[in-house]
Amino acid sequence: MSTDKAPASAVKKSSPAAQRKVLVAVGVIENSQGEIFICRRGADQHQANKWEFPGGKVEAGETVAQALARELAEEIGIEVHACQPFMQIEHDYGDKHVTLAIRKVTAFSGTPSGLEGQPSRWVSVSELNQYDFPAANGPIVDKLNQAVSCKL
Ligand SMILES: Nc1nc2c([nH]c(=O)n2[C@H]2C[C@H](O)[C@@H](COP(=O)(O)OP(=O)(O)OP(=O)(O)O)O2)c(=O)[nH]1
Ligand SMILES: [Mg+2]
Repeated sequence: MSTDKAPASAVKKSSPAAQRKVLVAVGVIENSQGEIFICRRGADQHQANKWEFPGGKVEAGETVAQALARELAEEIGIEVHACQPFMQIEHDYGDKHVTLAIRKVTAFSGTPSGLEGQPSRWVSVSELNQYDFPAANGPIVDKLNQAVSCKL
């Protein structure tokens, strides 16, 4: 879908400012019990050892949905069949400016697990606050909690 296409400015690698900027496809994956799948970042990665919603950088020429499907296949071994926009977050870490394009994964096959050796687990939405996520993730956790508190 053309509206889902990565803006060229977010993936262009020409200037130092552009090199610092990354567009990231992030997946919020929910199971039938309403739990969310999270992973722990590696010690050698940016935002080392923080917990995250799985995903990764959008490569040139990819849509966010394509990048999400590729990253979730590589990192946790699931096949994404459908996703929908959840929210978008801009955050500047100083060394890196990230645009998180967050998608709710609404249909998938396979059983997620940390294929790159990363710790991973299903957690209830109310438990997410106990995990150390990157600073950019605060609004994601808040929005998930708001959605749960609206359920009757
Ligand atoms: N995947 C993911 N990345 C996040 C989250 N929150 C957050 O600030 N980030 C940041 C950390 C990184 O700077 C960037 C994602 O990069 P990444 O390391 O996952 O990218 P990638 O999977 O393509 O990995 P690589 O090619 O660099 O090895 O976005 C999140 O919840 N999930
Ligand atoms: Mg990643």
